[in-house]
Amino acid sequence: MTANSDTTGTGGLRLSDVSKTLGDGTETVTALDHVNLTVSPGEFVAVVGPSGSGKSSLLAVAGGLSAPTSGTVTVGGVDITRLSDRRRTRFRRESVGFVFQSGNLLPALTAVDQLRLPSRFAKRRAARDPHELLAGVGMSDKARRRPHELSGGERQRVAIARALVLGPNLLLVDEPTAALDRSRSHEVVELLAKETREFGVATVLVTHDHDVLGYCDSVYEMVDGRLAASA
Ligand SMILES: Nc1ncnc2c1ncn2[C@@H]1O[C@H](COP(=O)(O)OP(=O)(O)OP(=O)(O)O)[C@@H](O)[C@H]1O
Repeated sequence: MTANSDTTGTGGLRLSDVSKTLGDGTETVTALDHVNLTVSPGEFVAVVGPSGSGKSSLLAVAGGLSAPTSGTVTVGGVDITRLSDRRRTRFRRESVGFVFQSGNLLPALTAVDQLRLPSRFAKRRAARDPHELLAGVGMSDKARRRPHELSGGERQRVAIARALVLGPNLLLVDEPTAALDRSRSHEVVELLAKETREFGVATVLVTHDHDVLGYCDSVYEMVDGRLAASA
């Protein structure tokens, strides 16, 4: 099914008839089963579903971390399934931001230095000023702190800012509130919604936390590798 109407033209994310089979040939699992999904720039989409239903596989394929077995994935108008591995890696670094459960910050770096890292890796100037971004996520007074000097919610704020520093088309977020209490969870997802709209990024949030779905424009459910609009 087509998950929602496409108003993107060239921007955002589009998965067309995407399937992904995992395994070694003798025992295979269909992690994604003919998935269609369009997320427009500035749209905030949530994906829920039971453990093992294919949510992480969806993020991996959408972000070019793994190739689909069939179907196409378009990010910002570029069909990433047609790129060579090298070009896809480069494209991913520049156009896709990832935020994971634990934030994945480097222990030795201050908050502001975490935000300087992506442009060093991509050998490109940051699209957005690290200090301004930190201010936008409410962290300007803690820019010189290292991860162990920050709370879980603050670490996630830094991780979100880092994912946005190169000005990505697509933001992929995997269980960002798993380690947070209820009020911190709300703050982090509200922040994701704000950044998504303000900077016109297409955002996909995978979550088990039904409490925060009200911040999202639409909610989809994954069951056995199939994606459907949630009732
Ligand atoms: N490398 C792999 N080889 C074989 N099967 C795999 C591999 N990785 C994942 N799977 C299987 O693919 C299916 C989808 O897994 P996936 O991690 O995408 O689910 P998920 O919805 O993200 O689960 P969770 O909520 O527990 O993180 C599961 O049946 C899983 O066991």
